[in-house]
Amino acid sequence: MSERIARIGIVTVSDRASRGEYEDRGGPAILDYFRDVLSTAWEPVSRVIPDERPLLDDTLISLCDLERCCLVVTTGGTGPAARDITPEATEAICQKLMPGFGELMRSVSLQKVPTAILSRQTAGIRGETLIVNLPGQPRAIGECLDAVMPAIPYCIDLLNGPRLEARPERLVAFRPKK
Ligand SMILES: Nc1ncnc2c1ncn2[C@@H]1O[C@H](COP(=O)(O)OP(=O)(O)OP(=O)(O)O)[C@@H](O)[C@H]1O
Ligand SMILES: Nc1nc2c(c(=O)[nH]1)N[C@H]1C(S)=C(S)[C@@H](COP(=O)(O)O)O[C@H]1N2
Repeated sequence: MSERIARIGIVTVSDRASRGEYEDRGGPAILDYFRDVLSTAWEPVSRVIPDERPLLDDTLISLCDLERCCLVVTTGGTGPAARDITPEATEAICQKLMPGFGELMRSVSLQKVPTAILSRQTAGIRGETLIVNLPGQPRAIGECLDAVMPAIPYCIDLLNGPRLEARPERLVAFRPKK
């Protein structure tokens, strides 16, 4: 297990937010989520970019390989529209895909909104970094992260990352007994 402080990449993928046509609420919602849930020290590395490849590929690679984030969370660009390319970029730069994340997030989101099935959100591993896609709608962020967050600290342990602990009154980080 690494002693380094946890760095979490937060990537808003939105043409309009990146152009300043609306204020980005997705990135700040992810920031607030981890501030609320995590009890261990961590620091954010935030980016707001348009739905463009190879810019998204380069941003994800940089957060994994140069910024050494143990976790990168994206928001936006997971739908069916022509410019939605976040899952493709994630799959292209990861060595392993983690399809259970997308399956679970779609399943819980479906309890909230029938259009949850329009998100192709996925997750994957690049080196020692877990990348998780969230939909662009800011209210999706807490709904999706609450579903997958219990498994994320153990996943990061398995990637030799920093030990993440959660505030028990907020969330239980599940680690199987050895
Ligand atoms: N980063 C964001 N900040 C605030 N609201 C957002 C953000 N992303 C999406 N939304 C809201 O969710 C709605 C649905 O998201 P949609 O998929 O249309 O946007 P997007 O693909 O992220 O943005 P764009 O079309 O500009 O790339 C948007 O109309 C907007 O109201
Ligand atoms: N929890 C949750 N999931 C959701 C939504 C939502 O409002 N809440 N919106 C859906 C909609 S309408 C779309 S089009 C897809 C893709 O959104 P994105 O392209 O902004 O990533 O996410 C879906 N998943």
